[in-house]
Amino acid sequence: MSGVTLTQAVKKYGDTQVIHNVDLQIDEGEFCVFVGPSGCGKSTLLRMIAGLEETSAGQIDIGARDVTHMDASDRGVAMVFQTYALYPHMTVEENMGFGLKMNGVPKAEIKAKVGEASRILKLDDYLKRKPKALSGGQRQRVAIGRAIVRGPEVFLFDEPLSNLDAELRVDMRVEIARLHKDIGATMIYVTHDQVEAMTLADKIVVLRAGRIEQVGSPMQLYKDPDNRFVAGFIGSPSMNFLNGVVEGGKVRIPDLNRVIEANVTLPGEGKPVLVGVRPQHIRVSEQGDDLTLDIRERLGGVAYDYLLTKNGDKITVETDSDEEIDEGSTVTIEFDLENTMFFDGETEQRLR
Ligand SMILES: Nc1ncnc2c1ncn2[C@@H]1O[C@H](COP(=O)(O)OP(=O)(O)OP(=O)(O)O)[C@@H](O)[C@H]1O
Repeated sequence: MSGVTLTQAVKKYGDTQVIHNVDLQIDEGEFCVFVGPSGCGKSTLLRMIAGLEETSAGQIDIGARDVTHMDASDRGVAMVFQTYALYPHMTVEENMGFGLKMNGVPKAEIKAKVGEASRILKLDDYLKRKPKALSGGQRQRVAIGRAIVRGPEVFLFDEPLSNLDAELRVDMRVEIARLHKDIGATMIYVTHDQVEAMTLADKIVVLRAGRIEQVGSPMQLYKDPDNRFVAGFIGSPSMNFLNGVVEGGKVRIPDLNRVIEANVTLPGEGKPVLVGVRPQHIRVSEQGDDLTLDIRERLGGVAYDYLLTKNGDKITVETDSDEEIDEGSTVTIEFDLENTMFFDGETEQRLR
């Protein structure tokens, strides 16, 4: 088992640079998740570690080995893809053991390894079936099994759950968390689903346009984001951002017709700031008419109120389902300074 270290890793396609000097340390046994919007370079970075994409500059180490220019098959990694790519004419057992068979591993050893993977993944009842007789979730378990039997130092997952329906995704997410707990291997996992990132990761790497925005544990990123991008990306529903402007050492929020205190170092008079508040830290109040309660969604235990400012900007508020204010009412919001974050309106960096 080994950790993974990226040092100034760069990827270019011709003149287009898609990964910009990434430095990253993934510790041995860690579950590391790459998240970010479509096109930010998550898959490219994973494929560079796997050896499926050449690294244009910089270095990749797995454990103590520099693998930057090594073939994928020599790196000691196993990758699980979004599409399972199982051989249709082979049984589950044959699919899982095929890589070992090609490498000339003795039959008895293959059987033992497949048996162990099948036990971990609860596939014992399916070993003699062909892939077409399996559900999507079972097929993905076979694909994971195929990775396990190879005994890799590092598991790489590229959006492995995105072809599954919502309910199955939750089940498989729990399975993958359990697998990590059971075998304790280093795992790197790409997703654009921030709930998957929050629930699975020891360490989240937030990427944007080929650069790392922030690295930290899920709760570090949630509680202490460095910039507006991370603050808006981590947490569901997303943080609200109200436009503000510095006025006499405080922040004026035109949409709420209100000036609030700020316990941070603000930019100069007249400069823009963004006031960030999470949906669960806002209360809707009927003592004002700055906003309109547009729609309420009741999910059972919680409800979401979608408010509109006079400019048509949306503010999301988490409430309990018993709240009785009518849709269409004019309202305002209250929130506490201790649950408010401030961001520079120009650089979007967090103000502290
Ligand atoms: N062969 C290629 N030639 C040129 N550009 C490419 C090539 N492959 C990928 N890119 C670009 O590299 C960037 C990163 O792509 P990548 O697939 O890693 O993103 P991603 O974050 O995994 O996105 P998604 O979530 O949509 O899969 C994108 O802007 C993409 O257009």
